[in-house]
Amino acid sequence: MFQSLQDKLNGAFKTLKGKGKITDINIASTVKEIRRALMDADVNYKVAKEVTDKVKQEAIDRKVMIAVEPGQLFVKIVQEELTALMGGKAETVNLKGSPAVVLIAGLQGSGKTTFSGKFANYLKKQGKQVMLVAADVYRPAAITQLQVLGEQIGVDVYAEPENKDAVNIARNAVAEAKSKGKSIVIVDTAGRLAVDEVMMTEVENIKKAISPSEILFVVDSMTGQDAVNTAKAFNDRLDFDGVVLTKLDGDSRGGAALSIRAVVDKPVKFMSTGEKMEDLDIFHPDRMASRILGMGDVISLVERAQQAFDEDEARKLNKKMRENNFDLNDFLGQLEQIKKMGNLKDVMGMIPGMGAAIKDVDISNDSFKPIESIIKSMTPKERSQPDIIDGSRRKRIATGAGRSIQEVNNLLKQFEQMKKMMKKFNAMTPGGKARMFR
Ligand SMILES: Nc1nc2c(ncn2[C@@H]2O[C@H](COP(=O)(O)OP(=O)(O)OP(=O)(O)O)[C@@H](O)[C@H]2O)c(=O)[nH]1
Repeated sequence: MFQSLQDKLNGAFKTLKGKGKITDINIASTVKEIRRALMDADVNYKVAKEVTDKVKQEAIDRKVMIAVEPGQLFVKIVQEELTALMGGKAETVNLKGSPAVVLIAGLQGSGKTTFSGKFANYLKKQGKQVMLVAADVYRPAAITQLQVLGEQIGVDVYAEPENKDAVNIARNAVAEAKSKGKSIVIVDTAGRLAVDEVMMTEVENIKKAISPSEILFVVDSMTGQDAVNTAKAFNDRLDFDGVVLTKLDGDSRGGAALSIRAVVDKPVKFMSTGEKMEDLDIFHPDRMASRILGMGDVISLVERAQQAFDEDEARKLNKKMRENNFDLNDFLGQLEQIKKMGNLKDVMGMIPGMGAAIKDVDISNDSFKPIESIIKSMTPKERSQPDIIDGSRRKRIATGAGRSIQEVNNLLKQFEQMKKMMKKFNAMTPGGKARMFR
């Protein structure tokens, strides 16, 4: 996620890292490089200038120039400012009301229907009685799409395919939900290619008719500044409560995630990183800042693990990662589980340092096959102590797996890099487990 921004920021930090003494010239040139990296990531110029001015001032106030570890302190300041820029903390949705009504709006193709299904699935898993409402009266396929999703996750879908009055459908749906004792109603509305009067008026009228407790605006993060401008236009009319950023698994440059809060002054509440129902996360500004700075996001990784497999397995994973005992046996055992955790590249990107390692690798759930065959071709001892794998063992492993020795070397190198980053991350977080695995 945001690999090019990550690379440019790391490049900017290089001038400070490893230097015993730095000058205000070094700081100024690093801040300039960071501003350029943010603008290349399609961050709004004003926002990029504001955040880098704050970083510069903080660096002076906190005397980075005479710090023992100026590079680390500077990166910490950047992480804090990026976290603040994105809202500081995760924000919940307001689900008051019986039923609570959540209105989903956004442009065509932004991912509204998919998000509506994911959100319903997320709430159902919390034991809530959910109803989905197909209020897109222009695209019959949208009604069918929502019905298919409802079927897939076991959630009722309210639709009136013959009715062309979206406001009337929404009103009837809420009445139906009340009579069925549903606790939450999610209304999926029609999208348009661009902000247009008809769509805005329709969504405004639906809002007036059903008084939603939460209005979420869904925006495709890959559209960068356009996403920000569209969000602003919608917010001026709808005064929505939060933003859902979709398609973060694509090659989004990160501009929308970083700018939208500052420009629209509404929180990003969810982020979507794939097409599958489990590819949905609550948006945590601090974790997103860590991801952007290449530190991974182990907390979300463990939360995904806890969703994908049972508590006991997740506890074992926690312990092994915290005590740096995570070996290739564990890795092989987790590969299947990791696939269940959602979009693979996104999950791997949560592992500290792995983002850089896999940036040019085309990762899909099938990419595990070579890795699995190589690890399966090792002996249990080799998996638990990869250091014993010398040249002849590598040759045997490669032959047994039908892969090249280079692939065996790459896997061992990446696994070592991952363990180093885990160790560094453990050491960096005060209190270790408390910070990493809350
Ligand atoms: N890669 C990826 N694809 C996504 C994500 N969210 C949605 N999609 C895909 O984007 C396309 C559009 O998603 P929809 O949910 O139909 O979008 P919509 O806003 O409801 O579109 P309309 O109903 O036409 O207004 C579909 O192919 C989805 O599978 C995501 O986070 N990542």
